Amino acid sequence: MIKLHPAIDNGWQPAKPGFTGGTIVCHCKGDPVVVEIGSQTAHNHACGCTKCWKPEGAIFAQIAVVSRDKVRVLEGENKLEVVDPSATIQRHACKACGVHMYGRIENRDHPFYGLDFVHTELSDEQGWSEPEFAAFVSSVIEGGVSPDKMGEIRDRLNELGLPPYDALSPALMDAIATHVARQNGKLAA
Ligand SMILES: N[C@@H](CCC(=O)N[C@@H](CSCO)C(=O)NCC(=O)O)C(=O)O
Ligand SMILES: [Zn+2]
Ligand SMILES: [Zn+2]
Repeated sequence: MIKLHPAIDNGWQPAKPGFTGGTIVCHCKGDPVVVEIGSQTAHNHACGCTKCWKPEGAIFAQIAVVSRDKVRVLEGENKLEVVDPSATIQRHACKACGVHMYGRIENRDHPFYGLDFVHTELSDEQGWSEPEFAAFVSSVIEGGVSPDKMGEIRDRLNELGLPPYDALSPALMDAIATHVARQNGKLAA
């Protein structure tokens, strides 16, 4: 069976009703970066893009969003740096271990402004929102996966209940397009 991501391959814990968040910790053995996520996350998904952080050997990342005002660095802020300042999502990574702790959108006009991207697999708490779909699936090829594996990958994602899309899910793509249409006057604001 093809392995996609360690927190996905063997199924996952259910989201807990009333879950209020927890902390995520980077991979450093000493003085790790610790970030508080002060609420439940949303839109958790597997992401095949080349920019999202993946654990060693994984083909996909697992990533969710949370309101940026719920994200607070508790320890190790001095170890964080932005991986690619030109990217839409500013991924704040630990300089020592390379783990991305949160991805922030600073462009106020962006449809997802106000949301941070986080990897809840970095938390010991159980009850985070469950993965719902797989995004940017074709992009795994850009990351080095052979194109002839794509059938097997999409079949496995479907089997796991994560519909594969080559961009974001239709609901999120519609939300982005609605935002753009309001900005360009095609839809009433
Ligand atoms: N083929 C490219 C796609 C990269 C991409 O557009 N990634 C998305 C999803 S990241 C989380 O879902 C995105 O919104 N990127 C914005 C950014 O990364 O700043 C590739 O694989 O590199
Ligand atoms: Zn680290
Ligand atoms: Zn991604």
